[in-house]
Amino acid sequence: MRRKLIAGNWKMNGSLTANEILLAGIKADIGRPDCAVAVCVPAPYLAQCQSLLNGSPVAWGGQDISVHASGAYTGEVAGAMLADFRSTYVIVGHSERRSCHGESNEVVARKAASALASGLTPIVCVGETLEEREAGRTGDVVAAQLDAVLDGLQAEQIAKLVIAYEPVWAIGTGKTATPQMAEEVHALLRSRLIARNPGAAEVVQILYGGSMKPDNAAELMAMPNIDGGLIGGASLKASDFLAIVRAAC
Ligand SMILES: O=C[C@H](O)COP(=O)(O)O
Repeated sequence: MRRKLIAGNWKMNGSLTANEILLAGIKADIGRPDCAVAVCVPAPYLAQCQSLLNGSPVAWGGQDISVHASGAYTGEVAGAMLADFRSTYVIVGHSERRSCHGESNEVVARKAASALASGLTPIVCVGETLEEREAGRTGDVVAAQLDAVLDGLQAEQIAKLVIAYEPVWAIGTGKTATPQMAEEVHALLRSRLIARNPGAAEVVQILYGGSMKPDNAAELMAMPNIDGGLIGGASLKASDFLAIVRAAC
């Protein structure tokens, strides 16, 4: 039985004051959850998260990572820097990075490898656009996105991944994939993992992301291959985030 993971993706939101209030609200009521919980935050707030979350059940991490280890790469954040702040996770290949920053499957694969080399757990995002879904290409698109990452790894490294299926048309739109639609893609992703390393495929958490909210989280996470959520908007409100954590545990 895989342990569920609820990871908040704050995206480019927050301030020192707002984060302090949000994290205090989460810590006050989280108790001892029977699932893993994390927040992925803008890099400038990693130190604040380390200070406020250390010793709590909530892990933290970044939203992007450089393919480079160090050097003249203005604006980039290296894996070792995320690790310096005791980050556990880093999101790679979010659709907003793919579309706004032109990240290809190859770049995403290099970022996942970079994360693993720094001792971080990459949360690898895959997902189709509405146009791709309507053209019947969902399976091909997500398989190619996942396979590019798997191609760059040793079989034993696969167990260290987290995958997030995020249909682009469901992100921030209030439109959610039905549990059946999501499960169909999660099962396909699991089958790709099984083909590479059956043992690892059993333990890799495959999260759903895309307008997951307190009122739809339980039914999504009841599906056999949905192992948690990558939560955008609802992770910015302590009560909503905690309700989703409770739905998972
Ligand atoms: O990384 C999180 C996803 O993009 C989902 O965002 P959302 O929950 O605001 O739809």
